[in-house]
Amino acid sequence: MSVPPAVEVDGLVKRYGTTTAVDGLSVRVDSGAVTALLGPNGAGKTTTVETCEGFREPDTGRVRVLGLDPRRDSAELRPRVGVMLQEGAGLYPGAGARELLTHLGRLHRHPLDVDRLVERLGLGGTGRTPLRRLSGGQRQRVALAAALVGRPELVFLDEPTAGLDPHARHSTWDLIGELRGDGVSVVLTTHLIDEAEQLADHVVIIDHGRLVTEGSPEELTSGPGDDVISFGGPPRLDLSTLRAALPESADVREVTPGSYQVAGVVDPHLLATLTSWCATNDILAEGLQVGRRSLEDVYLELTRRSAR
Ligand SMILES: Nc1ncnc2c1ncn2[C@@H]1O[C@H](COP(=O)(O)OP(=O)(O)OP(=O)(O)O)[C@@H](O)[C@H]1O
Repeated sequence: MSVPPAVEVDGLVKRYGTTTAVDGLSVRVDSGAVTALLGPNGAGKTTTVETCEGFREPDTGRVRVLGLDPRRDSAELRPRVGVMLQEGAGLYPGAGARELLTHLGRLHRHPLDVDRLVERLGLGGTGRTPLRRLSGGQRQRVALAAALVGRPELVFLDEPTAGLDPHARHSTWDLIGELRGDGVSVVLTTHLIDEAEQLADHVVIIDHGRLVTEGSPEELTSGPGDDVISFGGPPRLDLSTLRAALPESADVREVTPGSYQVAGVVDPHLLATLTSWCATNDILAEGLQVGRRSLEDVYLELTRRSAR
């Protein structure tokens, strides 16, 4: 018997006045997997997630969470679904982390151990400090703990590592990995594409409220034309003659000053064209490497295209 999806979004449309935030989106989130929802600012991620959380009503279309209607069946879903809102929104500002988590834990039948959770998220020293006095990153961690304390079957994490320092970000990644190991379904939105590439089993890219593409990070980065040659050289090279020499399907750009990428179908001829252009222009291509494009490269290209 196939496992029912954790979340099913079917033809979702959500408008705010004249703005269509979500425009006929259909997405399926597998049970027990980490699914990352990616897209530029204003793409409709938060609106989609908030509709799944039951905070918003679809204009048209249908949303099912653990097989239930997030608004009609909210009482049944509340103990089974963890929600982390951006920047700790919705938490009581006067409570300390320990007090808040203990209170939330009591609302659930099998809560996590609050002391362990607080230590685990590096909040031990600040457990009694009112949330409004915590730093943004600390509040963010309390919000994550609040979403997890009830041992949910499904968690929605809205930009869980935004504003976190590198240590806190890594411990959050470990925690998300553990959730997946425990069979919890995770839906996360993030602007850190490498975070999605590392953590997600399934990536959904949306723009203008519509699906751009979806698949595993491997699927999204292993299509034909997903190879890349990277090399270093002097900054601000004039790439027009290289562009003219390469096949039309190849894309060449300076990613950061002095760091270049040629993307497309990389074959020995393309490599030879590049090295010959370098020789003609007296450029020593440093660290020249043929590899696969990153999810970030794919994301940038697809969302650039959808912006056009
Ligand atoms: N409450 C609201 N009232 C009016 N317009 C809204 C409201 N919430 C969102 N929007 C608009 O809907 C569109 C989608 O916004 P949404 O917050 O869902 O995008 P997002 O992908 O989560 O963006 P970000 O990455 O910046 O968080 C945007 O154009 C936004 O301005």
